Amino acid sequence: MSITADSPSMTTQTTEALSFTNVGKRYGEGPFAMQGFDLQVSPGELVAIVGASGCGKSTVLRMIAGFESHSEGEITLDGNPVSSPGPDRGFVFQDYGLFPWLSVAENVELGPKQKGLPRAHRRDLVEQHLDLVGLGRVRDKYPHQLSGGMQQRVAIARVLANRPTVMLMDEPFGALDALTREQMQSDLSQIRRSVGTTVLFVTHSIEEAVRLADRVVIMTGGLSQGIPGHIRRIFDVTLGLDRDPTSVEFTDLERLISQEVHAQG
Ligand SMILES: Nc1ncnc2c1ncn2[C@@H]1O[C@H](COP(=O)(O)OP(=O)(O)OP(=O)(O)O)[C@@H](O)[C@H]1O
Repeated sequence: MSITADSPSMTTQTTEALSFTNVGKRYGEGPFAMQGFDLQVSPGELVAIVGASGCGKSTVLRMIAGFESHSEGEITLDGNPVSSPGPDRGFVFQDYGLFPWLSVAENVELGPKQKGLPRAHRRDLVEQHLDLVGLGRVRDKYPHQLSGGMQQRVAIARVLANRPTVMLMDEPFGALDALTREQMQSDLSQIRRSVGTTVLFVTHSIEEAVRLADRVVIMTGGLSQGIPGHIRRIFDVTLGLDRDPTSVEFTDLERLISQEVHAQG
């Protein structure tokens, strides 16, 4: 385990997939909900964002998704400024966001269809990505016929079939029971090893962040505290691929992050 510099601006990456430079957001004419957000994410990296409710974690994801505009600063994806939604960003929501009237395969096919890809290519993408999440056998079922964990796997397959530059995940496993959540964490790690997608992942669970992330960003502040949400500290997680949540290294890092999350100021 090692800890990076306190100041995120000291983290230097040259070929970032995703970059936030001094980004701030005001909703309407109100005060800044978050400000001074600097973060560079390398291709293939999984960065988790943790922090108290209201510090602006979802706002960060929604701005990179293009669902919300940023009020100041710059956000780039593969070097290009972000201003509106696009297929190069895939969003995985806590409540899955599948279309209930479409079958599993049709949900996954949606993005490639919107891109105008030929039918045979679309079919390949659907099969490939349903296999990736272990759901080939339920391709003709509908979302309501699946468990929560299976629906979230379909949502991940749907995003990845679009070959996004970055997958944005907002509390993706927050609605799942503890066992399923653990299984999904392990599946996500496997999927990342297979496809190497860049991921920005918001979670309330510090344990989940330490299990999954290459780096953990701690945000603090927020409108309810009278100061804009901002990055407090960034931790590198160098625990290897197979992480044991009961190991001393794991629990030490979890405790350090928890102290930072709960620290005042
Ligand atoms: N559409 C909106 N209009 C006005 N204020 C908003 C809007 N969306 C979010 N906010 C405010 O911006 C701040 C940051 O919200 P955000 O949802 O990003 O926080 P969060 O850290 O993700 O919180 P949580 O952990 O509870 O999901 C909050 O004070 C919230 O009330």
